Amino acid sequence: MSSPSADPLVRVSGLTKHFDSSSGLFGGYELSPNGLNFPFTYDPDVVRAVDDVSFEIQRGETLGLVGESGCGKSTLARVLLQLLDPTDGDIYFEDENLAELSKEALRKRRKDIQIIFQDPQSSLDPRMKVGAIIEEPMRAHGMLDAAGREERARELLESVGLESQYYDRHPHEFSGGQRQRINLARALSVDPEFVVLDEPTSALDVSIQAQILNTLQELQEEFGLTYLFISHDLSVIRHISDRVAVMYLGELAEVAPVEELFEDPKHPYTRALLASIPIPDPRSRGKRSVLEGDVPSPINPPSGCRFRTRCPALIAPAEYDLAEAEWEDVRALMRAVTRRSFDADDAGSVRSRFLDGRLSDAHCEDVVQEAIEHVVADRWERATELLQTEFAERSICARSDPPLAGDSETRRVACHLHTETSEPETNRTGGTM
Ligand SMILES: Nc1ncnc2c1ncn2[C@@H]1O[C@H](COP(=O)(O)OP(=O)(O)OP(=O)(O)O)[C@@H](O)[C@H]1O
Repeated sequence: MSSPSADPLVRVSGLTKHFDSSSGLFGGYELSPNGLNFPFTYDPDVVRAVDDVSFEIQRGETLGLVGESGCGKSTLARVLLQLLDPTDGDIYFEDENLAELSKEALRKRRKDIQIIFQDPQSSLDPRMKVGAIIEEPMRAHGMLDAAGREERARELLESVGLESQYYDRHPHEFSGGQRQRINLARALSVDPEFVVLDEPTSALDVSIQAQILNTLQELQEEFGLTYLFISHDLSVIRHISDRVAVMYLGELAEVAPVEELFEDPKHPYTRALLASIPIPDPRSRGKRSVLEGDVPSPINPPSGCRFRTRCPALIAPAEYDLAEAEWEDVRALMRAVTRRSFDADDAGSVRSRFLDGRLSDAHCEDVVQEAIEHVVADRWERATELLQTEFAERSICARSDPPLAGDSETRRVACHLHTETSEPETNRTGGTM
């Protein structure tokens, strides 16, 4: 791991990418309105894949980008690489705004920015020999003559941990890990400054993953590379990153130096992610959900803080006078009603299950009692709507989007628990999970 200098190579400002939801790839999300994500504040036809994201990557550092599937990591990478046009925002590379470059200048710049994808097979043409694959970007950029390209390709094969005589072989003769090494040699052939690694080890066996990560670190030292390392795997992110950006539903939730993030996570989403690091189990190979509840649709993201519908630390509405323990009980009731996770036989048993006596705030007490009556009468949706309207939607978390803010560029968090606001919040409970 290299020590970063305060010298940004990449600077992203207000980067936004929205898709028209009819454009094809959208799928797998709950589109129908439910109590968890109303009121809808956005045009329902727009997938807000990346929304107003700003960060810097220092020369020589590895910034890890982590978040659950579908949170916008790959879209962000593709926009950074100019494979997709941003809807809004700017990308500066060495202080040059990429959007303002001429076509020819951008073409030249492209060689400085390379990407490695998850599937090592997809970018290797099975009909081509390894040498030709590695030389292809050099040819496209008019680098060296044929003999020079061959010499460089053979050297690069050794740099990435392969043998120079593999030059004459075909990709199918190699394992997944070796193919990813060929991809690395190919990306490095044009001497890039910045490499985006999009889940580069996710398709590989755990033992191979560690070897590739070590090679990536050696290559970073040798070639002075800057990395954006994208992964949903927190242990990989911890191993490789200098700093980490945590993404949730198109936005950055937290940015911090790696050990600060793992030792002292500030955002409730980061805390939940860290709490759910799975213990490695070779028998379970499928994707597992890391947090309770579903990620809301990026078509209709929740108002305010996008994590608030799953947040265990939702802030109490300022107008209610509830003790911290009372608000915790209300939140637990609200979550359980929304998920219908209990049997509601009679009002008394529901009350004693969730509440420790009557609530001290008379209005809150009336609301909770009415919600319990709805639940007992099997009107779960009405109970959910009532609790959401009277509690969740009145929270500052629902009414205002917390900015990514902090003491320094390196340590920032987007959460009202950590933000000074102009609005008086008399009841900021829920700081712990
Ligand atoms: N071309 C597209 N058209 C419409 N929606 C898209 C398109 N590409 C991505 N999306 C949507 O944008 C959101 C972000 O997707 P993205 O692939 O960037 O997430 P991710 O964090 O990389 O997920 P994963 O780890 O599963 O690859 C998702 O809701 C996805 O369905």
